[in-house]
Amino acid sequence: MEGHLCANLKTSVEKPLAASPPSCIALLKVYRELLVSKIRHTQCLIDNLINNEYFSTEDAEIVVQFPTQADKVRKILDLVQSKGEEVSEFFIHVLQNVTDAYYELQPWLDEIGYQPSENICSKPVINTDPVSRYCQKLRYELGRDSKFVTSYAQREEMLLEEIYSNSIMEMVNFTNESLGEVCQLQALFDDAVGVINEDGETIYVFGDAGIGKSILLQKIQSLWAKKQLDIGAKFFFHFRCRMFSCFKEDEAVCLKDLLFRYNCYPDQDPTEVFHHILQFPHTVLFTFDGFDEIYSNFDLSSVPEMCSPNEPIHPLVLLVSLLRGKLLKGSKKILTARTGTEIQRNIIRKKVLLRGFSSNNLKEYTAMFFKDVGQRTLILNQLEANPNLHSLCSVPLFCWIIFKCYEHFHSMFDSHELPDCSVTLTDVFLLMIEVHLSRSLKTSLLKNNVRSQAEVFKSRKETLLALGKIAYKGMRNSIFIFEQEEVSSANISEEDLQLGFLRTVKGYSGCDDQSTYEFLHLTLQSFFTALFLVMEERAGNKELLQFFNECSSAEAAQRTCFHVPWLKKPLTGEDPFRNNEHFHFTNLFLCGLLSRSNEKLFKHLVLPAVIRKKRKTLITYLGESMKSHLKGVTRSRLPKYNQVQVQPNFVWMLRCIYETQNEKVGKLAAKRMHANYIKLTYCNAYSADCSAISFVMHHFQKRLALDLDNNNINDYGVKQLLPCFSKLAVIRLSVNQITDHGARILYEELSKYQIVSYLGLYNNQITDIGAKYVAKLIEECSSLEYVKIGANKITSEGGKCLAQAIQKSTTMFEIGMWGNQVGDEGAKAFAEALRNHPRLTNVSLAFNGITTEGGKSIAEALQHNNSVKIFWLTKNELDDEAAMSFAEMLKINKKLVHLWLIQNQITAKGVKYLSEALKENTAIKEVCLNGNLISQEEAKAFESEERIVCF
Ligand SMILES: Nc1ncnc2c1ncn2[C@@H]1O[C@H](COP(=O)(O)OP(=O)(O)OP(=O)(O)O)[C@@H](O)[C@H]1O
Repeated sequence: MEGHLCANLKTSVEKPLAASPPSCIALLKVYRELLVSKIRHTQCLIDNLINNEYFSTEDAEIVVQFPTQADKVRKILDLVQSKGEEVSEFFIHVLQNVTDAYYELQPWLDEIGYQPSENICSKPVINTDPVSRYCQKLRYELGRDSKFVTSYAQREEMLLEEIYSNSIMEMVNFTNESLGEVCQLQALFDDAVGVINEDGETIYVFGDAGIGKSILLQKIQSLWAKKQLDIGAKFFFHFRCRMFSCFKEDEAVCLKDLLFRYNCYPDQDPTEVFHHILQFPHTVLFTFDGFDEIYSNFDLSSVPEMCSPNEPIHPLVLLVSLLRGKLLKGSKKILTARTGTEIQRNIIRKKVLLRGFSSNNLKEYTAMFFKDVGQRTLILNQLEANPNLHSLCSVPLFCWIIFKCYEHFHSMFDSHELPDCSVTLTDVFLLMIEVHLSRSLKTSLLKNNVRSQAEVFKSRKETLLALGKIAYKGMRNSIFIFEQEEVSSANISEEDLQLGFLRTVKGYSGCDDQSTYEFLHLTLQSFFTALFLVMEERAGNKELLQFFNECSSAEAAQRTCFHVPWLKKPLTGEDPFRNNEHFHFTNLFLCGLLSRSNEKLFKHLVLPAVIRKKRKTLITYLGESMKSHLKGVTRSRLPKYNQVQVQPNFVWMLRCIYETQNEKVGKLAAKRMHANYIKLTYCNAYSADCSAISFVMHHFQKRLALDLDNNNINDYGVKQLLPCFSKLAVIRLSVNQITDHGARILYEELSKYQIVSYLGLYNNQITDIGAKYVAKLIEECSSLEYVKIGANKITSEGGKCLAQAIQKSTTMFEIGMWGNQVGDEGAKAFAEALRNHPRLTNVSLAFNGITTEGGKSIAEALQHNNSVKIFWLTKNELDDEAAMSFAEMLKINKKLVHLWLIQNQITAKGVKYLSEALKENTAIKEVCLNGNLISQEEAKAFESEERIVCF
């Protein structure tokens, strides 16, 4: 049509006006039908024409009398043309400037090459288009909604801007291997990094409870609202996934209503706004928070995969269709869920893992939280002295609770310390409850500033029971949102609500006049559930253990059936969205509340005999379940070790054991392992879990190997391992978050006991400072044989220290340095260490920025070495000259078995030296040269020498 009309223009208008551009009146005439069909909005045009006094109010009234949009446009065109060239020009100028409304005409405007005159440019154009207005409203409302951190209860809202701190955020691949840290939120949307599936559209952010997934979305929302997120998103729709559980099975909603009713409603012309969204899906950003919180019996397999944007259907189908890109294809989507939630791979574009606060993040957060420098120093000192608390602080939610408690005790009792009994997560939650309760108490009850937790709890026993009851009922039925009626019928009064454990949420059920509530955080609902099970005397064994059973049955179900909850058909009656972390938390708190150390607290709340009985039941159950869990684990026999590889769920078992603080249970667990090599790799263990690990491991009598590779452990975690260092012969902490401070702790502890033979620190955050501690350990610890410290941040300085230490060591067998930056200086120091070394057998200096200069030193030193058998120099910058030195060395050295020179800059000339040298060396089995500057053709010359591997 446009092309056709353009052709018309060329024949009818262009010729006579070849020297000057066509008149605007002429353009409006020629393109009349195009304009009539593409202009959907007349109001904005009228507003602008009136505003510039081109139209009178009568003109406007005439236009609005016409019933159809097309007729309105025709009338405007008639009027505009009749008013002359200037008005016609201004009319086109408005079309060009209000792009949101007249986007369909933009190609036409480009085609006619419309350039407004200076006079017209000076005329103001206002945008009264419904789409633009809606965008403004969205920005305003989303900005307002994201301003405060909502979990700070009703009374104590804090500005997001004043409390949000960066945390560790990593792009990972499908197997959760790191693809690098995300330093700026904008990078989440940048296709240059981290895309693991081109066809997927969803950025999947995952992490543990309280790690900051929701607040991250809030931050993104806030940046978008302030126009500080430049990703081309005009629309932003935020959904909390738990709302999808609120819809009945037979409920149906169309996409338009889902977007507008549950976010922000357009004041004008919703149909047009929706039409725009459908036309430009790539301008829409969705955030879906907490996929793990959907609980529904809705059978997704009963609906077709395709669904129309206009057809009413169950909201869950809309959600899934959006995520799959079946609806609004091309829109940007961020989905969050807790670690372990199964998400169908093909919807995922990027995977982002939240790991909580690093030590520096924690410092930043502390500075934001405690504006007073003195108070800040006090809390940091206290955390330093209490590693249990410190390691809990790597989870932002727990950190916030701890800080809030500290703040309270500081203000109430002028105490500079948290009560020293705070060791476990249960203790921390108990403190939080105490803080909330005591805020509402008359000061007389606080007995002249003498703190009594028991008394505070006693005074609000009924409130605690009522909250516990509603939490428990919800937990049993997977309900996290409570209607006003349920709250009232549980005898929760207005005063109880003021305590801040429950907060109001926007009504999801459509009846906005009624308040709906949820617990401040899901973990708090878990806590109250456990508290109820302890306080309710009628709760028998079955009730007490029901959530343990839920966890074990879900585990069994997961193994056998649905790994992809919303694609594979679940077992009849199974909830396809099931996630059981909140049950795990309930069990953990149950163990903590029933621990002996809390006996005093509960003395006034429950009959002591009842508590004792419950404790006995729980401990017996833990013992039994440990036995059955350990039956199913993978065991292997290694030289000197019996290895057991536990499942990630075993970490929950350890956490529960720790929470009991019962040494007998810890000892029993150690005994039941029947192993001395404990492999806890890929278990998603975080620093605070090291307390639990130590709690069990310190019961081992003899030397122990502990493999904690690929977890989320930082320096505080290392500190938590203090009780077991005296037993550790093997300690593997590769692919974690350890920095120089952690390296220092390892040096101080391991050098005390002199039994460690293997230290694994590959892929951490260690710099030259930490390398010096590791070097000291190598030097001072005569048992040490293996050190893996590759993929850290070690340069020549650290490299030299390590090399010098190795030179002095007579026990070191292997040093792994892959992926540091020791360069030639470091290489030379290693060369010195190798000269006449009595024992060092495996050496990797791969990917260390070593050039020929460093390579030559190594080759020369190896002429005087009788111990090294395998040497990796892969991915460096060695050329033919270096190859020549290695060739010379191979004529003399008769011990080296494998030489890896993969991915260097050696040409056929260098290979020739090496192959010649091999004629005089029968010891070497392989010189690997793949990825050097050798062609297939050239490689043929060395075919007869099988030990030279070029491809
Ligand atoms: N980056 C951060 N900066 C400051 N505070 C944070 C940060 N991350 C989390 N918090 C604190 O922790 C609380 C819990 O965080 P959030 O609700 O985002 O966790 P979550 O990962 O969504 O948890 P869940 O999976 O249990 O819903 C927040 O309300 C806030 O107080």
